[in-house]
Amino acid sequence: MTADDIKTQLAQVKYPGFSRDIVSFGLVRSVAFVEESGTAKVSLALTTSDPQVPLQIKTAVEQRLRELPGVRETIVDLAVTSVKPPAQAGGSSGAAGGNLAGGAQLPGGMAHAVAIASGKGGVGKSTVAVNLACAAAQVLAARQGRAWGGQNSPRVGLMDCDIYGPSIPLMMGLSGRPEIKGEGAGAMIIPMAHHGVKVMSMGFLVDDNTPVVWRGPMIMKTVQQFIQNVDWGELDLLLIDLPPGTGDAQLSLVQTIPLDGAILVTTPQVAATQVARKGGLMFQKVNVPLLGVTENMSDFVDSSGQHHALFGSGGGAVTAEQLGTVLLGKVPLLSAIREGGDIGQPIVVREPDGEVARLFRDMAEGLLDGLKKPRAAGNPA
Ligand SMILES: Nc1ncnc2c1ncn2[C@@H]1O[C@H](COP(=O)(O)OP(=O)(O)OP(=O)(O)O)[C@@H](O)[C@H]1O
Repeated sequence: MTADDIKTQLAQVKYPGFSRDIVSFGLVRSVAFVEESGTAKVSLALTTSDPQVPLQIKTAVEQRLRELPGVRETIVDLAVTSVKPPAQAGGSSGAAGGNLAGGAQLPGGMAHAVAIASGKGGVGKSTVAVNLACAAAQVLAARQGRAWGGQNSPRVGLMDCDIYGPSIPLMMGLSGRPEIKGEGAGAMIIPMAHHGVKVMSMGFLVDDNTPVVWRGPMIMKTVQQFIQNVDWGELDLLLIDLPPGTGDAQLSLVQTIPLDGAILVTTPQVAATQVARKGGLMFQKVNVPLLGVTENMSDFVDSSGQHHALFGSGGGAVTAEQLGTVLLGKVPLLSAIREGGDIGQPIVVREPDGEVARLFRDMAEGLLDGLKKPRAAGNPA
């Protein structure tokens, strides 16, 4: 019996309500086997708002360990950080550094953290994230009487957690590797900055040849490190671009950072809205409020001014209604939006006086104003 045998057995234990196991979620801190006494020792750490979850995990772990030949005794040490559900915590985190979640903390100086998610891949989540980040930077600069962009220290951050296909660096016109400050355990990564936004992405750290299988189990650690080991400085807002999907990454994130909420991106067609709803329900399950839905690729306007609903219509509004949240905005399908992403000049930056830039600034204003208000009673989350 080796520690690896025990780990393999622990990989059979699923996190309650998820298809992912506790090992790949990064909950296992240490394992050991004492041969003389047949004792399997396991130490786990997790953050949750649900008191049932640690009990369920402990019972499942003990059961699995007892199945191993040679195990006569089990010692399961569980370190639990208890997080209050946001609805009970009352209100937004506020710029003073207070937090929604009692256990997990935003780094000092970071006021709000909001995830951008989608159920389905390719719906334009990253495109919405970069444009919303740039728009929020413009709005905040105007409100605070600062010049936008340039070398002013940005007050908006964008964290790319799409470890499978990080596209944010390209879309933000950034390349190369970020600088590291300090040494050893205290070393901090300095986020790169462009268009008035600080950016951190797995794309800065791995190259295209890094196998995806290696990246999978990294999500939890990546998210933790992107929060703890990146020198974000003073931020009014951190936007977090999640990988597409409806479960594991979101849970990892919630384990690590007290989100103020999540924005769901969907296209108008039924296939995308169904999956977006699943994503929405996922956040509700882990007590992360849904701040709204953004419908992307809503309408294609041709050169004669005619509107074409290429991907159907109304899906964003339906998704928002079914999840008890609001439709934040509808972004048209425009080649200028794709081009802006491809050349690292988001349309909000490239055409700041255009209609799309105004739309994103409206969304950013709504988001920033919403984050100031105490959370509404009866929020579905
Ligand atoms: N409104 C739009 N108009 C035109 N092109 C768009 C629009 N939104 C996104 N795109 C293009 O669609 C493609 C996919 O967009 P994006 O990478 O943002 O999607 P995603 O949901 O983040 O994808 P993934 O799930 O792979 O992370 C990109 O080429 C992007 O430029």
